[in-house]
Amino acid sequence: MKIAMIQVNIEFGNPETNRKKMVEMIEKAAQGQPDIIVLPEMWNTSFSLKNLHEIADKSGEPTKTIIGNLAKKYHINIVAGSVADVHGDLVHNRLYVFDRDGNVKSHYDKAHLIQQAREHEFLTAGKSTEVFRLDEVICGAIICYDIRFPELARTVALKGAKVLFIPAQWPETRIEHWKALVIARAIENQMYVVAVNRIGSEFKADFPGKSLVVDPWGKILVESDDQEQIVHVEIDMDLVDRIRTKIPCFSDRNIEAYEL
Ligand SMILES: NC(=O)CCC(=O)C(=O)O
Repeated sequence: MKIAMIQVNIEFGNPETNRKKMVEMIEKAAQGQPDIIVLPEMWNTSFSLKNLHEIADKSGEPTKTIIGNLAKKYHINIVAGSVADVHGDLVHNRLYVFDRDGNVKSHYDKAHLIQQAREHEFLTAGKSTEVFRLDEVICGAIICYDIRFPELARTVALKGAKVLFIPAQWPETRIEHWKALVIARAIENQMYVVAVNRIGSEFKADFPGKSLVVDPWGKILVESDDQEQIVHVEIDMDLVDRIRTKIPCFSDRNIEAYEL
């Protein structure tokens, strides 16, 4: 399975510019003929929270049309990172997944909002996870801060996922956590983790990229630097079953011991 991660800067509160850029990057990534293209978190508006309701997508548009058409045109699955997306009165940090025919295969709303950054005042948290099949491989997705809550990735793994996608906007100041958490989620769930960060700066935060893919043994297969780029990597899906057989963590779980 060939994966292409799109690591870009995101312009604060400027969805038009961000969409143009993302279309260009997806067209470029498609030239490498990946099976799946993955985008970062909140790539349409970034965290322009105060006017999010006005500038966000409306019920998934225009993301559904623009990204769906690209998925269909290039016949590539796209895990479309996440976008600010209004549904009625509520704004979600929502991830859409498109299949090779351009259909929305799944969506996921970020479940953990950073209260310290007042995300919960402007966004509504999701309440569930979904797994989805891309070319017959069961996959799941969580978003950025969600990675700090191991229960969520474990839930996705218990639903059968072998690949976990994590679009993010993770700052330089905590980049050690990013790398350690991505590796930890991969090892403990014996799954591939595909983690896509942004670059650039916003207010006082710098975003260093460092997008990475970690295999189910915890080995880093690829790690980017802090430049705009498309990161290509190929993953061997058989490795998940080999590792789950070698160290059968899932069948050795002792659920009684986890009760509070
Ligand atoms: N956008 C995010 O969720 C950032 C998460 C983060 O910076 C952290 O958990 O630390």
